[in-house]
Amino acid sequence: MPESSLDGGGPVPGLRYVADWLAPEACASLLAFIDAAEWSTELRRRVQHYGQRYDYARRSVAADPRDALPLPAWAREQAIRLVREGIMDQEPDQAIINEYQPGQGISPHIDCVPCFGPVVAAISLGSGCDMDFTHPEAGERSPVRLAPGSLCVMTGPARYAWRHGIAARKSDPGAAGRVPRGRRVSVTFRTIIGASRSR
Ligand SMILES: O=C(O)CCC(=O)C(=O)O
Ligand SMILES: [Fe+2]
Repeated sequence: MPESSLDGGGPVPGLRYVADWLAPEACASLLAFIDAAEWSTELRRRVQHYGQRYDYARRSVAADPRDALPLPAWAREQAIRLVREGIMDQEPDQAIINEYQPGQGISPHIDCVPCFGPVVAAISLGSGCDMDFTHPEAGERSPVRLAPGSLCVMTGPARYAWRHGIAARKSDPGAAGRVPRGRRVSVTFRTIIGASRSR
């Protein structure tokens, strides 16, 4: 597995970045599977939920298992690989796919603590973007460039103390000027915590 510059001593403890988790051909193939499925337009950005649906209004996992779509085969394959490569201890049983057109983002947040387990892993497809990590108490801010094909893993403080978000803008700062964003699709894997299952 390709190792990352952010392992260990990076600015955000518990954040692990794996460049080239997927080769460009694999990214294209996943995007084709994703686009062949139905998108939900319940939010400003389009989303797909597999495994128990996350209810954004109630900030909880939807209790009715009839709402749950099974993880598609391509996602299960990634879920199994996350365990095989030691990223997650338990096979993730929930995936949320987010689509960001240039100018779209996601507000800074911490993923629901009582709903989801200690590791959240996100694959980036299509365009890259900067994800901003902010520490609510220390006021620190650390932008992390998420390249297409990369895997971003949040554990420990990166999962529970720092917020993560994506600014709603059309370009990100780069070494040689602004880097325009294209359409980005992320696939985030989580495990549902048992207690929230039965609610
Ligand atoms: O788009 C991403 O990489 C992250 C999405 C996210 O933070 C979430 O779905 O909770
Ligand atoms: Fe998140």
